[in-house]
Amino acid sequence: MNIVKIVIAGPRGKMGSEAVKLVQETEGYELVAVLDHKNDGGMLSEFPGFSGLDIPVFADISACLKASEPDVLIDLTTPEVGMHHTKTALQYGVRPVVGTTGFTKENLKELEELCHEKGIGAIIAPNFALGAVLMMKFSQMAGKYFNDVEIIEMHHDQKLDAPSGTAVKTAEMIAEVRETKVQGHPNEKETIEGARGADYDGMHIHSVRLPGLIAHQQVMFGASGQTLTIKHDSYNRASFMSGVKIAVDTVLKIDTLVYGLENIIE
Ligand SMILES: NC(=O)C1=CN([C@@H]2O[C@H](COP(=O)(O)OP(=O)(O)OC[C@H]3O[C@@H](n4cnc5c(N)ncnc54)[C@H](OP(=O)(O)O)[C@@H]3O)[C@@H](O)[C@H]2O)C=CC1
Ligand SMILES: O=C(O)C1=N[C@H](C(=O)O)C[C@H](O)C1
Repeated sequence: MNIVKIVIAGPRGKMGSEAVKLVQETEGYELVAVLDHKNDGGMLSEFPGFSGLDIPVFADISACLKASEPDVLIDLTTPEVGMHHTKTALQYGVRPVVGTTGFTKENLKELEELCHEKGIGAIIAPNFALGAVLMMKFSQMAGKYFNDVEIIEMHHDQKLDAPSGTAVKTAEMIAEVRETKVQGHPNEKETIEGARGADYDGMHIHSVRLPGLIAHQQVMFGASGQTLTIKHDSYNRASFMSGVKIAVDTVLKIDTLVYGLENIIE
């Protein structure tokens, strides 16, 4: 069996630490290094929760990739850093699997071109939970028949980006099939700024942030005399890991940028 050598960026984070577990527990995967902006040198085992993991820690991505020569970089950090990591990985011939959200359309275009130039694949998945991917696909199906849509995404209060990557992706997928419509009353006025949420092609996106939440989204469709609500909840970060595994296995076989897990699951 060919061993897949993996580097994880953001290993102490909520998602990164779950990904460390996934890689450690998966036959055929080897965690060869981790990338941690606050620590350089030493071993992952020196941090709480990672006892026994003698995996080298690097602060600098180039030094990390040169020393560990991975096949795949899993990035679970922040948007600016994630973009830098993804570009650097591609430049070193390492295939990125990116869960970090907040990438712009321009970022995606640039990465698509870099994948083409280097002839290797990358996967950027705003949501790795298979239920969430289905929620997005079902919402796209519904968007063909209902053009009044409100997306309500709800997350823990430590989340940096709003709207969530999942909400943006959902709106993009619905927009591919939905007849454009400016929703609500043509003369509606916000008496408190932001009351109607963010506007994507006339659809509204509302971001809720509360302690106690993990990752949740409702997509509500309305038409005369009826509503349809499509809802997904992640109750822990383990819910994302089967999708991370699918992405790692798939990125080894592709030579383009894939944005969204819905493009690679059957
Ligand atoms: N695609 C998906 O299915 C999912 C995606 N996400 C996304 O993943 C990302 C991480 O989320 P989450 O784990 O909850 O966030 P956390 O804040 O828990 O983790 C982020 C980690 O990145 C580290 N980090 C920050 N800057 C750097 C850097 N320059 N170099 C290396 N590491 C860095 C942080 O370290 P420190 O705290 O020390 O600064 C922290 O350990 C977010 O963008 C989130 O939206 C989250 C869940 C699911
Ligand atoms: O930050 C999170 O937690 C999550 N981020 C992703 C997003 O922005 O959609 C995926 C999931 O919703 C959890």
